[in-house]
Amino acid sequence: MAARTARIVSATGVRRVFGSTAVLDGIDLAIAKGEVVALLGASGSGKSTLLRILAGLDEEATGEFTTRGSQAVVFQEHRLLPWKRVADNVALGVRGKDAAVRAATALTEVGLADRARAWPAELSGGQSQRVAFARALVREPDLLLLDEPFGALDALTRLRMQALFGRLHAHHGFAALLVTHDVDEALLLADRLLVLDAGRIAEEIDVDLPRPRAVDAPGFGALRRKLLSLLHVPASPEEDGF
Ligand SMILES: Nc1ncnc2c1ncn2[C@@H]1O[C@H](COP(=O)(O)OP(=O)(O)OP(=O)(O)O)[C@@H](O)[C@H]1O
Repeated sequence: MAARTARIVSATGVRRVFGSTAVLDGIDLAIAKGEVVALLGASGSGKSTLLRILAGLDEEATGEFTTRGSQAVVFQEHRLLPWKRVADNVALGVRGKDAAVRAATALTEVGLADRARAWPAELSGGQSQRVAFARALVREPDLLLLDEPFGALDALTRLRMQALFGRLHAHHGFAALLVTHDVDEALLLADRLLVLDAGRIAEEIDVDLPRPRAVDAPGFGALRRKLLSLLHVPASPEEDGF
């Protein structure tokens, strides 16, 4: 029998209630080692709530969920400490004599070796988010939890960051849960897509497109249309009566 791929995330029957509303109501989820899973759904469908539960940031959730190995979280906002230089932000909380060397390596990987001595306030939004990725990478995570990590960036910077993410994943092989509103981003980066609706995982789609992916590659458009329709979004402005 073939060996089963190791699971980094296992969740069964996860439920989270706010007041009298069950925002998550019976979530079953497994993420394999090295797998990139994108989590989509309408605003308020509970994407961030699920990510926070897996990150161990929500003690009120019920159900069974375990994550294996080390993990790191990247949020939409960089969350760097303004009174620490870039390299010190990356090395923060990293133990051992080689913390500074590891931080320098991570900064090189995200293309910011020359900004190690800068203060966060001196960086652009895209650079700050690169530092946030370096700070995550330096922990050598088995699991990256990403809550709209490119959501606040301009379109061109977002494309560059998506490419960077692809390179980092190819090099490090972490598993990732990527919360995103961007259908193209999900299709470019993920192995599998989950659509949250009414407290449950309503749809699951395997993305069997070869890598490296491109929005104009064969098969991309069909998957894009399918996903937009699952999200109840018109594929073109004409369909919405514009
Ligand atoms: N701490 C909280 N207290 C009360 N309600 C909350 C809390 N956190 C989230 N909620 C509610 O839970 C629902 C899901 O929120 P969540 O942030 O997980 O959605 P989301 O899918 O990530 O949304 P978005 O795409 O807009 O970021 C929302 O209705 C929100 O108002």
